[in-house]
Amino acid sequence: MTTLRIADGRVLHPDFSVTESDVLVDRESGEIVAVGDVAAGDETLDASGCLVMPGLVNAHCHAAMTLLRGYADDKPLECWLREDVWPVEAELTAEDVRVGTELALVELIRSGTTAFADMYFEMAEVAEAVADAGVRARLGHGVVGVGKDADAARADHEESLAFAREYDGAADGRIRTVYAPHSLTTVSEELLREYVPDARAAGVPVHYHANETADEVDPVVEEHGERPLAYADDLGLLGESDFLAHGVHSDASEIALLAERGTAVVHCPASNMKLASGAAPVPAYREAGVTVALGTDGAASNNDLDLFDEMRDAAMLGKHAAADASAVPAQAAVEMATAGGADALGIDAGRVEAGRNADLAVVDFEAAHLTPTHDAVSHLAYAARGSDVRHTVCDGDVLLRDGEVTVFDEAAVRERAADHAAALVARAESE
Ligand SMILES: N[C@@H](CCSC[C@H]1O[C@@H](n2cnc3c(=O)[nH]cnc32)[C@H](O)[C@@H]1O)C(=O)O
Ligand SMILES: [Zn+2]
Repeated sequence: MTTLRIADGRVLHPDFSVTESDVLVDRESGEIVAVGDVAAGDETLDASGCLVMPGLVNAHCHAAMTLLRGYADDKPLECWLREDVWPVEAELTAEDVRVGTELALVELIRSGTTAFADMYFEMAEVAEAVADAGVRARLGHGVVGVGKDADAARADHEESLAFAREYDGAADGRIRTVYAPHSLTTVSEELLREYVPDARAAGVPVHYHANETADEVDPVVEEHGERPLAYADDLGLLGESDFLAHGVHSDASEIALLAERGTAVVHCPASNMKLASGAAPVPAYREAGVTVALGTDGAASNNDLDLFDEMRDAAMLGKHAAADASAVPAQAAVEMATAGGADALGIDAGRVEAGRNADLAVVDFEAAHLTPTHDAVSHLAYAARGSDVRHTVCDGDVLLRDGEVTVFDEAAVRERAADHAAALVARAESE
């Protein structure tokens, strides 16, 4: 066993207590071996003045949308997708997706994120980038039926399933997959009825957008005569390992249904505020026992991939929407970004304890905006930023060391991404 000792820091434990502890990691198995006083390790990562916490989990993302960051803002979802995003995405090449995903990975690693769920195009490229980056991911090829003829729509579903089957377990198991129909309104009932059973047979969960805006609830009710998540249940889309993004406009019956089925919800507060989609009923989900995770959504509706922002936004939006300062407390925000995300994605992490995967973020608390430290959990939710992360460890490997990304040439990634983004937009605008 070759070990890594994360030394002399304070550790955030699964019960949210904080003590001075070392963390010993087995680099071969990628697991945490011990949390406490550890005499020595083969290698040491200095965590003095830092808090060692579970690596953050970004449970809903479109990573390569970093290329569209700041390209089109200040519109509601439907117009934004149809007028701006989809025309540019129609021009995306495999190489664009690779480069945009690498940029996203640099950003994720820099801000302490060790796992993410991605739904996009050209997912083989995303998988290659994830393999290089050393993080974990739940990847799925997003299926959109609108604007496609029957054959093209069918081919999109087939591609989603083919990717899911081929890549599940890739990169030494760091990559897991999903079948990813985009949403209940952008994919036809007929094809969902046909392909959901194939996903079940393949043993992959389903990841989709649901109840994001009020505008997508009414058409489902009109067409199918039931609430969107009752319709999803009829289609077999509320499995125990499935997770849906947003869940903003869910009513009490849908919340109860999710709790009963064990389907997780990924709350994306920044995206929901930016597109003015509404505020998800996070306290009601949590009270009902629904697993709630956090996601940034794509960088074009956020506009960054920093989960520290998401924790703060989740807490702030939750309080504001409920007119109750206790509605989403700091600990709930941190829990959603760590254990909640790991549970939603089916990853054995999200808690710093022996036997779990060694997916960790080491946050430097020696900063003016983190002084004094009355309560470390409060700081994580309200005052810390992704740029306070000093080291990021995933599967026992150090992906960020003393603020330097070890797995990519960051300057080269940024330059390639800027070039590809400019060329992509130029192609789309000359159409
Ligand atoms: N293969 C599909 C691609 C779907 S990927 C997932 C899609 O989700 C879109 N997207 C990004 N953010 C959101 C959101 O907040 N709600 C709904 N869709 C989004 C994104 O632009 C992308 O088109 C196709 O042929 O169109
Ligand atoms: Zn999305």
